[in-house]
Amino acid sequence: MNFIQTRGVDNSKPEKVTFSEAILSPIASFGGLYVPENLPNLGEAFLNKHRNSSYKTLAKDMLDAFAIDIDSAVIDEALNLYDKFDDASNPVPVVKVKENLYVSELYHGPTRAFKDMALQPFGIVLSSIAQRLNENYLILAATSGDTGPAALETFKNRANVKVACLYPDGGTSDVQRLQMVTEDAANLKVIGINGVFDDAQSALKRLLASETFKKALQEKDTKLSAANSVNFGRIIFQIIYHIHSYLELVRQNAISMGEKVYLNVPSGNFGNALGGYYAWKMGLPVEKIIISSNENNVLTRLIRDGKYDLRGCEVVSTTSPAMDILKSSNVERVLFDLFGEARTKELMLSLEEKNFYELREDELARLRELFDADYCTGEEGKKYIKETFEQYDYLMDPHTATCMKSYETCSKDDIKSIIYSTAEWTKFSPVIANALTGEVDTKDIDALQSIAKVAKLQIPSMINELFTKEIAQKTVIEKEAIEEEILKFL
Ligand SMILES: N[C@@H](CCOP(=O)(O)O)C(=O)O
Repeated sequence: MNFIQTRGVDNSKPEKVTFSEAILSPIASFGGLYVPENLPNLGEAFLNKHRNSSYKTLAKDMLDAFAIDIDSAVIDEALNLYDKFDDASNPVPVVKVKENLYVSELYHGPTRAFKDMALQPFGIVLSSIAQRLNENYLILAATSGDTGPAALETFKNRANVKVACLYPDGGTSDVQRLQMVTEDAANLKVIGINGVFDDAQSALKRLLASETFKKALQEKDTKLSAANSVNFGRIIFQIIYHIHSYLELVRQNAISMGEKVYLNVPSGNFGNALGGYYAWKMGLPVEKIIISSNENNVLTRLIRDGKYDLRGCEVVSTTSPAMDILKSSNVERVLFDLFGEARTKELMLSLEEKNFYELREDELARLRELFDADYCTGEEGKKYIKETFEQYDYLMDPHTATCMKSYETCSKDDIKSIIYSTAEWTKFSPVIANALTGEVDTKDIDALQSIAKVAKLQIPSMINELFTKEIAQKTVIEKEAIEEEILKFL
């Protein structure tokens, strides 16, 4: 399958590229993104075929349907990484919370967040292409807390690859920060910036599009790619778990095959929701995709009013910091799919130049045919964490908790909901301890212990170990110095 470009073609790139070309160089013409030329239509026959398949069998068949130019043995090696998740036979448990509400737990991998679902296999795929081509790659990652640890984990000590990971200093949870700054492999560089996630992501996009930067890298015999969801190599693995979660509901006799469900997705950069959108386009029976946000509710406003409006808008720090994002990368891929390249280019340029775009009434109606949205404040989120734990004995993190509000406001009772749980409770323990016991200003290690006691849970060893590991990555810089700092590392 070939990949085409969301903003049309500016002749600096070929009109269509292969999957490996799209993942090695993820920014397309005019600063756009790559998208599949056609999506495979899997339909109910595919769902029936995989009614009782393991996650890996389903994943292999879905990837085969994309006909990507990656060796089958590499794909197998990549998918085998799911064997290291908590339960090798089911890396993504789907848990019933109450009658019509199910949680798809995407956080059972090494860094305890959903990013492992895609970044674990993506690490193998990208580094094996780099080795095959005998090329060296610098992989940029911008993170608000989950992508960074998962990117560092997947690429650490891999041949032909170095990673520069940018995070907002003070803008992540303490566990997320420790997961990054305690990484000491020689091919990894973690850079804290004085700024917010959007600054880190803007720098990443600017560098990916900069010929000067690429030239400077060339002098160091290095090419440039990215680990974020701008890279379609991430998205392809984020489609699979939506299909798996649906099939889990069928296997649990919660729904019959063909019955529609809500996919309720905590959203920041929109990669997770886009995976659901593509799964729907490929034939998954979906009633609506519900986009859940925190106080940085730019996506709620887009889906309700058709306006992407960042004028006078500053990112606010919330209890769900991984979603403290205003410029959400993957909305662009949905715009392209619904309205085509010319309109996408127009809208995205308007956002870049005026911090604003507005959909026409007919366009908004099309968007709302499949999407709905709501946002949840930190206080509301804590109330949902407490209630869900006390009433249903189910513990959720603050990002997952944002879905509880939209579950109440956007879904009908007679249709089952799948909420996607993006992170384990261990990554945000002070907020959860506060929600459950009222304790305030608790250090992460103390909060972890008090939650473990109240909820009778074990703290996983990879989280416990963080508190005694040496801090190996101490760089914190102004955002203007990012390029220089990265070049120093190479
Ligand atoms: N919420 C993310 C931000 C980056 O998102 P990505 O899906 O584009 O990698 C994070 O936690 O880092």
